[in-house]
Amino acid sequence: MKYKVLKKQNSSKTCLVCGVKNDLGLKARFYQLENGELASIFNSKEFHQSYPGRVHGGISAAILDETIGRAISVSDETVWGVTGSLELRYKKPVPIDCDLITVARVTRDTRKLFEGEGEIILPNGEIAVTAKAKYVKMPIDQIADECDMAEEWLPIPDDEPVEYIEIPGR
Ligand SMILES: CCCCC/C=C\C/C=C\C/C=C\C/C=C\CCCC(=O)SCCNC(=O)CCNC(=O)[C@H](O)C(C)(C)COP(=O)(O)OP(=O)(O)OC[C@H]1O[C@@H](n2cnc3c(N)ncnc32)[C@H](O)[C@@H]1OP(=O)(O)O
Repeated sequence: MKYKVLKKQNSSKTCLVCGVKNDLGLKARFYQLENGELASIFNSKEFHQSYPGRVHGGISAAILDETIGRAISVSDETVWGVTGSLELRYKKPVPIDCDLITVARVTRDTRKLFEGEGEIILPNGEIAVTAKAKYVKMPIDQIADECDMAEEWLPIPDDEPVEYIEIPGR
């Protein structure tokens, strides 16, 4: 099924998952969808692998962590959090050299915490990895003090903006 993109989220300068200047990172992009979910897209490279041809489980954990952690911004972009816990289930190998879609949503939101879930979906629609995570809310200046938001948190326009995202298997 195809979903309309309502908003592309900012990216950071150096983050392992979204950093635009981190050449060893995933360079993932994040898109808020019409159904309230957040989707991320990244291309898995050979240097993300564990066993030959297979994305490292820690990389899958990283993309799920950030996609679930950012899903809170769909409803309130002033909320930031740090990961308290992350539980994963690796169901299928995740291939390298592949455009991978991760989709996430918030399942619980309280004054102090939020929880969410997400999955990495393979191009053939199979769900490769699922995750559930819990975040403790914290003001951004407590998470990253002495950090210049204007330098670290950037809108990244595309030459060809993504208007729709097809989620395989739906
Ligand atoms: C300035 C520009 C910046 C630009 C951004 C740049 C880059 C970022 C890129 C993207 C950002 C966007 C979104 C990203 C979202 C996620 C991505 C990854 C995030 C991370 O990669 S982040 C690194 C890993 N992460 C940590 O570095 C945390 C280290 N740790 C701590 O900082 C403390 O440990 C803390 C604060 C977690 C708890 O502190 P504490 O213990 O004092 O908290 P407290 O007692 O007040 O508990 C309050 C309530 O949280 C519950 N609770 C506590 N701990 C829990 C746990 N571990 N699991 C589950 N629940 C927990 C309690 O049970 C209680 O709940 P209740 O009240 O219901 O009992």
